[in-house]
Amino acid sequence: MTQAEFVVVANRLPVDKAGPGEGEDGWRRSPGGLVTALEPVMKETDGAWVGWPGQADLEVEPFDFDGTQLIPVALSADEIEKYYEGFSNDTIWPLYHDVIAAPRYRRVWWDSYVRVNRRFAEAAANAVKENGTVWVQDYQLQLVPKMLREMRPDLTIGYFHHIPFPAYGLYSQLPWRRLVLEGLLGADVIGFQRVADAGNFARAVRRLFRYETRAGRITVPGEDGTAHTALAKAFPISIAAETYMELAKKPEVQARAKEIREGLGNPKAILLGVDRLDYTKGIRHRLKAFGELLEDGRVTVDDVTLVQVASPSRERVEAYVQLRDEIELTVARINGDHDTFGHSAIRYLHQGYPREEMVALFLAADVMLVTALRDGMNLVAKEYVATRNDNRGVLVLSEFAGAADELGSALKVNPHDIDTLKDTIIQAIEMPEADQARRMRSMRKRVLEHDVKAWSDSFLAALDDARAAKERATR
Ligand SMILES: O=P(O)(O)OC[C@H]1O[C@H](O[C@H]2O[C@H](CO)[C@@H](O)[C@H](O)[C@H]2O)[C@H](O)[C@@H](O)[C@@H]1O
Ligand SMILES: O=c1ccn([C@@H]2O[C@H](COP(=O)(O)OP(=O)(O)O)[C@@H](O)[C@H]2O)c(=O)[nH]1
Repeated sequence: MTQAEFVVVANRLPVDKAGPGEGEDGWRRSPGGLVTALEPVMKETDGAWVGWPGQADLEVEPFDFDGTQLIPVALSADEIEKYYEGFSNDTIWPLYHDVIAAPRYRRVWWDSYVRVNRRFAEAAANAVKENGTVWVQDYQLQLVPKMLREMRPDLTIGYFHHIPFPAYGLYSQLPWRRLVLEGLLGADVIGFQRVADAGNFARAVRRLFRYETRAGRITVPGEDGTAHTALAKAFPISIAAETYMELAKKPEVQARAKEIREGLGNPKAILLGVDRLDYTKGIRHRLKAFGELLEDGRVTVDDVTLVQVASPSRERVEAYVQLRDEIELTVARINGDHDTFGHSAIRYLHQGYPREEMVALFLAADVMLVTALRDGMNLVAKEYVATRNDNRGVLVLSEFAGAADELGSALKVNPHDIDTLKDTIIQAIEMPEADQARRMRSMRKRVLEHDVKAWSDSFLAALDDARAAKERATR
């Protein structure tokens, strides 16, 4: 294995095991946002990607995929249960999303998290050249920056946190709160989605360690008497806006959008929700508001249909199993009460779709509903905006999604306030075209100017500055 200049470490590899007869050498590129986000960077650099291949006990040798060296880290069924489903998605995920679901603190999960983080750190340390750069992604790997710094002090280390970082009053519940902060502080640059997340992180560091922090720069003392500076700052992630714009221009995608509308009986307005089936996304609140609008007679199924894509996610974690039951019961009740032979109130799809189909759905929808109770960014909001080349359509956007900081012209909502959410849905359905266009133009400007390339460029520029400062200090 040749060592690379630039290494990404993420929980998942950017590929999935392909079904029979599919994909290049049995693998196909995963559809996720991070993969698209980093694709241009990986192509430009001599890069490697360390990650889990997505199935239990899959031992695979490093291989080349589309010019990037992929370095698989195997996880056993026991590690998937304790590190991934347990500590990552039943402790950190609910705690960092403001305890919407109750986090569970289990010492055996933590032990597994430490062991697996070490395995990822070792794989990265072996993969990267002297004085190279490692960019660690997300909450599953918060201990990796410090582990890497201890193994390889020559490296420049970045970490990007894709989910919220909670206020200290919540963060302080974590029994391993000092160890997790120490893990993150091993990085030279710690990126967050929102200014508020970076602020919460800096406050937690001050409360627990009393380190000096100034304008996001934190002086972190090392065990040998030296110190390094860690920069904690917001770098809001984005999408490949141009790609979405172009896909939306394709005649076959537009024809598909028309077909979707026809399939729904050509209602006057289509409302759309697209989420992983996750309790953070506020799907229940959205269904409640829509159900009440039907109950109140403010909308009818002849005129308005809600399409809800709820793609399967973390299906063995209890909170997700319960959520699915609740949502499916609610959908069935609303449809049972309001459907006619010709029209359905809610078209519910517990499925995942490829990108082109997503774009066709975005084009078919008059109103996009993003009602997350807490969300790091929410790329779907940005994707909807990018596809609306005709400046039509309305985005209803929760103030608790990171995207709300940038998309100021969306109709902002507090999804807990059901009455206002109902009024906002009506306002969206009835919005005059000129108002739609004014809002959409301003949101499109932001998304097109601040695309995913701008995101990775700004993060990597901060890492270059950190490297230059280190070189100056050691001269
Ligand atoms: O890998 P999974 O457990 O199947 O989960 C999928 C990903 O979900 C999370 O996405 C977050 O990142 C997005 C891009 O920055 C952001 O828009 C969104 O708000 C976040 O929730 C998670 O952070 C990823 O690590 C998962 O791979
Ligand atoms: O059936 C689906 C549902 C979602 N997505 C994509 O998955 C990503 C979801 O990212 P987001 O930031 O909205 O939420 P996350 O799931 O990462 O929390 C977006 O790029 C969606 O277009 C998809 O490709 N197919």
